[in-house]
This record gives sequence, structure tokens and C-alpha cells, in this order.
Amino acid sequence: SGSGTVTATPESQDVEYLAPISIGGQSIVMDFDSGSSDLWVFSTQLSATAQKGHTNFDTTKSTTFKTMTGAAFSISYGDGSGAAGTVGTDTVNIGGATVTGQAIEVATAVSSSFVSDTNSNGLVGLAFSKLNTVSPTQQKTFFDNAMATLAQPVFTADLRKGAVGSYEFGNIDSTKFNGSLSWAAVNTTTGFWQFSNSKFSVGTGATTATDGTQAIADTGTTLMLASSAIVTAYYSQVSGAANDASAGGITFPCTATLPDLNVDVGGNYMALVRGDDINYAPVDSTGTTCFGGLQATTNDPQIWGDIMFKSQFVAFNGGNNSIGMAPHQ
Ligand SMILES: Cc1ccc(-c2noc([C@H]3C[C@@H](O)CN3)n2)cc1F
Repeated sequence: SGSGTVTATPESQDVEYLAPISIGGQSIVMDFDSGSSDLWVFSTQLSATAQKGHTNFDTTKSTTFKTMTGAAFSISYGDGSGAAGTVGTDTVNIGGATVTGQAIEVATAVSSSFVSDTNSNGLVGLAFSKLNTVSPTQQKTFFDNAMATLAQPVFTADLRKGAVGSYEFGNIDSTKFNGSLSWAAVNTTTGFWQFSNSKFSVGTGATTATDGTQAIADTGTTLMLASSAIVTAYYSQVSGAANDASAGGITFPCTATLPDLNVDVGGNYMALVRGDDINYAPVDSTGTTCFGGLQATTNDPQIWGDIMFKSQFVAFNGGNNSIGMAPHQ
């Protein structure tokens, strides 16, 4: 009910953005992921090794937790990591926006990359509920459950490069972006916040058609994974840029000047991704070579992650299935 705002704090190198939620009165820091649809949490039912360094949800300490008999979940992410376990319901409060009876996926097994990521204690999936992995009865996301009682059926992501931003439910704070939001229709068939991308331009260069693959807005992906048409054209304007097998992608001299990238969202709006945001991070401590925040993917849809969110304030409207963007204030 109501609306709620939580801080979105970047992990080192802005790998992901973490926000605090309350599950059954237990405060737990989670990774908010608009590219998946499970709310799963580290728990006291994990091995002691897996629990080490994490905040572990204890179902026995929540007076409102109810077991969902016979239910289970198992999820894997784009990078091959994953989690699995059992399911119950509990009250979830995110900055004041509250859902009772939210499906809580209680991890009994998690992959090593989650164990070592001790700042994160699970994920809050914010894509469409059709992607939820609970069986035998698929469950709804927090946002899906909250929508009817939120002041507006929306949530927003205000993610910042190397700084604290926010996630907000139920309200669009117009002090956080410049001008007005441009809205694009969302193609809900895949379950992602997916939209068309038909053209782009690099810096002040000519606008060029893309290969027409769509894109998703994915807060759970660190970089901006775009079609090769965009990526090739972009880095052709960056002296010293090249694919660097040892770094695992395109790198360039840290002294390189990076142009802005303009990418079309939904046919009407050219979203500007600042060149400065495309300089992701040095590949090593010498600070000589830097890793590109824009990398190529053959995946369809393209996966536009945090690099895009650092330049654009994004609103997700579950009432009319649209996505709104504007440059940050
Ligand atoms: C250790 C770890 C691994 C992966 C992820 C992860 N979270 O969201 C995503 C992207 C990719 C797609 O799967 C949906 N959104 N990936 C988070 C982690 F903390």
C-alpha cells in the first residue's frame, strides 16, 4: 500500500545496486533486478559455509511467515549463477510500500558467486510474473502484488555512477530527472521490460538504423550489452579501442575521449548514454587500460543494464505496460 523509497547503493565498481527491504520484520539488503521475477533470500537453511558473511532470513523468527507446502524454486541468471530452495509467504516492506502474503523464496542452495558477493543477500525480481520460477504454482513479484494498492502502478530506478541513488514504488519524483519522461510501449510477451530499438547515433554523428533487435531494461546487469551494429560504430570513434581477449571484451586507453551514445527507445525518444558512463573501469591497478561499459551481444533482445541507468532515470509503468525515460537531474 502507499508508496516507498529506498536508497540504491552501488557495490564496488557499480557491479550491482543494493537496497534494504524488510521480510517478516527482518531487514535484509537485496539486489533489485528488473530482469528477473523471483524474490529469493539467503536463509538459515543454507549450509554454514554459504551463510557466512550474509544476512540470513530465519523463517522461525518471523511471526508472519507461512510455508507454501510443496512449493519450490530454482533460478539461473544470465551469467550462469543461480539459487534454489523452498517457498513461503510473508510481509514485505520496501521503504514503506507493503505487501502481505508476498512469496518468499527461501534459498537452500546458492551458487558460489552469490556466496562470495557478501553485500547482497538475495534478489528482488521486478520483471513480469510470467518469468517467476516457483513450481507447481507460479508466484507474483512484489511489484505485481503491490500495484493495486500503490498510489500509482509504477516503480522507478534512479541509479548513479559511483553514488547512492534510489528505487521508488508508487510515485514518480519529477525532481529526479530533466524535462519530462518519454514513454515507450513495452512488449510483454517475453516477460521482460522490453521495447523496440531501431536507430542510434554516436556523438554528433549521423543517425543510423540498427538491426532492429529489441532491448530490455535490466537493473541486474552491470554493463550495456548492445547489438554489434551499435557497438562497432561506437568504438570506431574511440582511438585505441579493441577487443581485448585477456580482459574479456572491448577496452581502450583510459585517456581516450568517449563520445556520447544516443539510442532510440520505442521509436520516439533518443536516450543519451554519456560517454563518461561508458568508461566502466580500469582493467587493472595501473589505470592504463579501461574496460568498456558498452559491449556487444548477439542476444535478442539486447540487455541494457546499469550503464544505461546511470545516464537515464527510468520509470516502469505496470498499469499500461510502458517504460519512461529522461536524463537524470
Ligand atoms: C552473483 C550474481 C549473479 C547474477 C546476478 C544477476 N542479477 O540479475 C542479473 C541479470 C541477468 C539476467 O539473468 C537477469 N538480470 N544477473 C546477480 C548476482 F549477484
